[in-house]
Amino acid sequence: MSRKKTLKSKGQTSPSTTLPAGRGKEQEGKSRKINSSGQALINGVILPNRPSLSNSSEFYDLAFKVMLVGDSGVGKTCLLVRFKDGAFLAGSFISTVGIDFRNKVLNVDDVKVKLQIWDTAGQERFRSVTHAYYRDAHALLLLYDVTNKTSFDNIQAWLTEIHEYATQDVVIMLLGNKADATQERAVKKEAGEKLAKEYGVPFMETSAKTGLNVELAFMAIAKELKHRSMKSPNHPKFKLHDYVNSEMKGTGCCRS
Ligand SMILES: Nc1nc2c(ncn2[C@@H]2O[C@H](COP(=O)(O)OP(=O)(O)OP(=O)(O)O)[C@@H](O)[C@H]2O)c(=O)[nH]1
Repeated sequence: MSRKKTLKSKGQTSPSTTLPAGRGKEQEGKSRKINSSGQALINGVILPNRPSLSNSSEFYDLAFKVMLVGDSGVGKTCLLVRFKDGAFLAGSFISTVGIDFRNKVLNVDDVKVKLQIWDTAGQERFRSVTHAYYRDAHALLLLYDVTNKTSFDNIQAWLTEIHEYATQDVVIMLLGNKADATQERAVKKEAGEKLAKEYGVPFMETSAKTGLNVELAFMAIAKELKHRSMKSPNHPKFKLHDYVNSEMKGTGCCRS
C-alpha cells in the first residue's frame, strides 16, 4: 500500500487568495527605476501596481499562480520537486491528497517573477477540491505520461474541465512527462505534438527524472505571464510557441 503525500504545507491559502507582488529592498539592476509617481519601472515599462509584500523573505515584482494537472501518477509532484529542489523522487509512488503548493522566484529579463505552483491530486475523488482552485490560476501545466496511453487519452477530458472551471485567458501548456523511459514508451512524441496543435497549446516532452525541459517549461510560462502583464509598445510581442520551439531539447526517440 502506498503512503499518501501530505498536503499540510506552511502558508497554504484558500482558493480565492490573490497573489500580492513584493517590491522593495532588492532593487537590483540598473534598468530598475522608480518614477515621480512612485511606480517601479523596468526598462521603461511600468510594473503593475500591486501591494508590497511585508512578510516574505523573497522579493519579487510579479506573482502568478500556476497549477499542475493531469492523471494520477503522470509525475506532477516529481516535476515540481525537480524544478524547486533539483531532485528526483524515485522509489514508491505516493499519491497526492488534495492540493499543495511551492513557490519559486525566477529572474525573467531583469524582472523577478514569483510562481506559486499548485500540485493537484490526479485521483478522481479529489476532483471537486481542485476545481475550486482553477479560477485563480494564471497558467496550467497539463501533464500526461508518455508510458501511459490512458493518461494521454484523458487529456481531452482534462481540457474540457479546464475550459469549464478556469478563466478564458489562462495559459495552458501540454507536457508529455517521463520522456526518459524509452523502453516503456506508449505515446509517440508526434502524437503529443498533434494533439497540442489541435488545441492550439504549446507542447514539450519532459522528464522529472533527468530534468529534461523542466526549467524550460516553467520559464516559458513565466515569460508569457510577465509579457502579458507588462505590455509595452516598445517591446516586440512575446510568442510562447516560438520561444518553446526554439528552446526545446528533443528526446531523440519516439518509438511506441
Ligand atoms: N521514469 C520516470 N518516472 C517518473 C517521472 N516522473 C515521475 N515518475 C515516477 O512516477 C510516479 C508518480 O509520480 P508523481 O509525481 O507522484 O505523480 P503525480 O502526478 O503527482 O500523482 P498524483 O499525486 O497521484 O496525482 C513515481 O513513482 C515517480 O517516481 C519521470 O520523469 N520519469
